[in-house]
Amino acid sequence: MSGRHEKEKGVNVQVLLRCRPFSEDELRNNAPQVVTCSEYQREVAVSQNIAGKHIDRVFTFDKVFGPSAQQKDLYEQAVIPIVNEVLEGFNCTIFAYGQTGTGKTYTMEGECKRSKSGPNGELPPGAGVIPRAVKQIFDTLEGQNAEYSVKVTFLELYNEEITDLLAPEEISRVGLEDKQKKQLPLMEDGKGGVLVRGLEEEIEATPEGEELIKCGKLNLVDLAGSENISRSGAREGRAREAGEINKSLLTLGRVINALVEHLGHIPYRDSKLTRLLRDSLGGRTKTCIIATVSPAVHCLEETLSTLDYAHRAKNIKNKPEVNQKMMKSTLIKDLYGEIERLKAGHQLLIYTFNSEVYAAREKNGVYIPKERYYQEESERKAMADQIEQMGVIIETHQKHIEELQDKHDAQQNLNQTSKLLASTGDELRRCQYTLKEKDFIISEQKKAENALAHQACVLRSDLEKSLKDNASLFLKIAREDKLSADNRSVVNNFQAELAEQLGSLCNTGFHINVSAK
Ligand SMILES: Nc1ncnc2c1ncn2[C@@H]1O[C@H](COP(=O)(O)OP(=O)(O)OP(=O)(O)O)[C@@H](O)[C@H]1O
Repeated sequence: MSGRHEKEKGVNVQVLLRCRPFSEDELRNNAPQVVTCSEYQREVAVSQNIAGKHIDRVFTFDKVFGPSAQQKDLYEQAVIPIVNEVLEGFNCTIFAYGQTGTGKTYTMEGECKRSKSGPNGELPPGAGVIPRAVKQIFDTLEGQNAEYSVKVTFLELYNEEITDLLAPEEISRVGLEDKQKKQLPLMEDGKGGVLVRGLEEEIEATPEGEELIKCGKLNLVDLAGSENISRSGAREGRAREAGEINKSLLTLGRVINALVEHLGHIPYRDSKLTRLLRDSLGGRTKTCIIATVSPAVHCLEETLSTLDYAHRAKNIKNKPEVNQKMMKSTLIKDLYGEIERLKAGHQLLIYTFNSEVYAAREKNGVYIPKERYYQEESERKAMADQIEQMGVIIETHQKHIEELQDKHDAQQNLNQTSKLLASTGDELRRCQYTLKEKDFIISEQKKAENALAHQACVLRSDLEKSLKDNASLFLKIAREDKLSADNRSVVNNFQAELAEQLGSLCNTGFHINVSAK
């Protein structure tokens, strides 16, 4: 597909299917196999007899990896091209989707921790998509000898709470002791994207280089077990109250359905996961879903549900665009602006915690005069209250913005629908006119048909009459033939009789002649 065509029409989300091998438990229990993969034909077949009912279904995907496929195979065939596109300046997302225990983490992270890397920094065979992608990115950037900067963020989204997995340990520990992890809010970035405010970023940067900057982003997502969807769906009412619902996966399913069915409203805003993945589902990001399944019979129901879900997701269209190249000076200006904004927002917080953090680090404590201590304490409390209030205000504003955004979306939908209605009205009028024209043509044709039918009737009766005449002519001919045959036999008889009589007459004459001499 040409670049322009791709941009206008959009490209489908790429969906890969990976079936893991039997686990040791399954092998020990001789678990029957219900899934067979045909990598060459890109097909996955599921067949099983249950209580006399035969299940036999075949699904086709963009790529299929059977139980014997190695991490390297999947990476080389499916992920290398995606990472190359990130390096070209596209935003790409790869996410693993499937039932618990089917190999999402194995595929995304792999088994790196337990194995050692090779002598030349090669990754162990068990390494999954994430370490391989990181290696490819650095190897390529270093090979290009260009100036580059790589930012890494690592977050966990669980039950609608975002936690920073790169946050320094002290913070995590404090959070855990308090039975409360540090939660991070989601913010709109003002450019149609979403960002997680306050997320730690690991940056590496190299010295000065060219003026133009190319940016690409790679999101690597390991989702929770997909069986949560059906569970939460089945018991939605109670589950929501009990706080068990996995809102993210449920909303992801709804977003996929809405995109596939081209519904006007896509419920991205209903969960943090779909807000984070908004651009990857129907947006400007190139997306690849790796659906994982087990080959064993006891997972059949979930396997079918994963296959249906993934197969449906194949129809989502994204419109990938290369991120605009930026002048380095513009980028730096943007970053300074961002820093100033962050500083303004967090100034109070930084000031308040400064002395505490210092004391905690030194472990010896610090000397503060009593009055100053009380004064600072009350100021701290006041500031903490103020921060809390600001948090509430921000939250209210954010809700308000979300409501406005929803209203705006609804208004846009309404406008689109009105436009559609107007163009449908025009179309209807055009159709009605065409219909009238066709009616006229049909009535004229009917008239001509009637005249033809009448003529055909006349011709038919003429033909029938001619046939009758012909038949009587044939009878006449037959009679004449018979008559001439009869005549011919009379003549023949007469000839024979005449000949006989002449014969006898001759004999008699001769005798007379002789005696006369
Ligand atoms: N393709 C594979 N080849 C070999 N072993 C695999 C493969 N896929 C998964 N496994 C093994 O299966 C087990 C479960 O895999 P994994 O933990 O990755 O599942 P998961 O889908 O991430 O589950 P959860 O949703 O609970 O996180 C692991 O022991 C893993 O090593």
